[in-house]
Amino acid sequence: MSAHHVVAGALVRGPRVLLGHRSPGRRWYPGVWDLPGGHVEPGEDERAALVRELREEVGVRAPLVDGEPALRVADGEMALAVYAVRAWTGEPGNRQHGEHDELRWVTAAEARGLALAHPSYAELVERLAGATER
Ligand SMILES: Nc1nc2c([nH]c(=O)n2[C@H]2C[C@H](O)[C@@H](COP(=O)(O)OP(=O)(O)OP(=O)(O)O)O2)c(=O)[nH]1
Repeated sequence: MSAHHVVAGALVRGPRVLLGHRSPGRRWYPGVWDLPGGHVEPGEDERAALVRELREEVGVRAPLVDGEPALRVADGEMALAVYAVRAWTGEPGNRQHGEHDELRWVTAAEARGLALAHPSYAELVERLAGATER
């Protein structure tokens, strides 16, 4: 079990995915663009944690996401799972300004120009949303 079990969601809308800019005051990775998400609590199901984080951070209700993660990253002490989210209710908006100071819908090309929390996120946006860019 990793010390940090983290889950994040890639909300896909047409050719874009929703990224958040981590607020400058944050202890870890301030100022980079990440995906809404956070730590899985002890005993909590990974997908249930994702649904909770999406509600808390961006105010959407996602049906229990199923299927395999679109991306898993094991990085030292951290294990991160990213799920594609293509259906939700409510309009995504920034509900926790301490976490993100900006939310932005980005294409793969736009993601490539940003400081990302993980280098593979540009490829992830391309894979999940890029097909409709053409
Ligand atoms: N939320 C999130 N965290 C990420 C991503 N990529 C990545 O390396 N991380 C890392 C940064 C943090 O060290 C760790 C936990 O995320 P976090 O900073 O959002 O969690 P947190 O403890 O502030 O808050 P909580 O939401 O778990 O309560 O995961 C990502 O795309 N989204």
